[in-house]
Amino acid sequence: MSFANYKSVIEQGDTVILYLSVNNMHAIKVEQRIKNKKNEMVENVFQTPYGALKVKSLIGQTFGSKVALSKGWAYVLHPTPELWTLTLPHRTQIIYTPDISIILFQLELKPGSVVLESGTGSGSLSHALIRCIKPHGHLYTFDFHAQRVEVARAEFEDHLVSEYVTVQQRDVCQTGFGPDVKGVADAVFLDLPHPWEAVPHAVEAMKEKGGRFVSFSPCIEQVQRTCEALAQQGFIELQTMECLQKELTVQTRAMSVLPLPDFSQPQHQQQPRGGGGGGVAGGERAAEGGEGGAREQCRFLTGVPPPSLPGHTGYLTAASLPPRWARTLRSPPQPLSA
Ligand SMILES: C[S@@+](CC[C@H](N)C(=O)[O-])C[C@H]1O[C@@H](n2cnc3c(N)ncnc32)[C@H](O)[C@@H]1O
Repeated sequence: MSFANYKSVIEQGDTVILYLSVNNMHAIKVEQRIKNKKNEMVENVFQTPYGALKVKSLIGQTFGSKVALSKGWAYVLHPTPELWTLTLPHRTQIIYTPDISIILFQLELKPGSVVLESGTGSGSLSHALIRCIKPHGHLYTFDFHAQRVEVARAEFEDHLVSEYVTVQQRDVCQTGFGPDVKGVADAVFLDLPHPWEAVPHAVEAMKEKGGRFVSFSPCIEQVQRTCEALAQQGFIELQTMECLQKELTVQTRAMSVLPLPDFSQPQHQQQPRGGGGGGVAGGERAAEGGEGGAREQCRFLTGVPPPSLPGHTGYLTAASLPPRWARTLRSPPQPLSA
């Protein structure tokens, strides 16, 4: 099993997604025996609210098939970056698929792109970046936390994508992205507490022809400082956006409306239409007497947005670095005034 290519039949060593419901999925490594807390090798049995799964029973099953649990059943799915984001072991805060989709689009990635990322964190975004740029592109991902680097590297090997990614332990704010990646990047992505400190290093890492930059920050003050640094370094087309997911619930709503005048009649003969019974597109009408003329009760099926939109994850700031020759012609911009 590889996150880069699909296959049909589950084998020993694969990572699979056990799907119990849309809100209950688990990533499982298909190993017949695992170590218990006492460090003894025991049979690998995965417990779910619908009973136990003997993990070895997955070997030979087809991805997408229904598998038996001791008190129910589940589906066993091929992993994808989206499913991995929902099931991965968290070492840090992670970026989720709605933001990831904007990041990939704004970085203008395609197969063959070279992209730099920092920090690696839990590798949620990294898996999506790899799928985008493979088979001829490369992801260089940096984190200053040694253990996170080690775990991410092991996961990339496990998921058979390590040929597309280089993981390095490095403080990119203090020491930049390093000599190996000078002038190689088509795109740079930052998910750091102080992204503005890494902006000059991003310029060094980008190709002579320039490239795209995106930074993810939860606070607007971080965005302000990053935008100042981007402007000072010659970036253009700065744009900050927020991805808010809006779920519409489908409901039948009732509304009391004054009937529309009948415009087919000359003005002095116009009567409000009423009296009920006339159907409207997608709804029903019934007449209602009362002061100010007959009103109509109109029932219609509609998508209702939530009253408020919680779920701020972060701001995404995107910018373009022009080619080097164009940058030298520009006079340095003034810093943004407070
Ligand atoms: C929020 S996490 C990134 C999560 C990641 N985008 C994901 O989707 O899984 C931020 C990471 O940046 C790393 N970090 C913070 N400052 C850094 C720096 N100056 N250089 C390199 N890594 C840094 C942290 O160790 C942490 O792992």
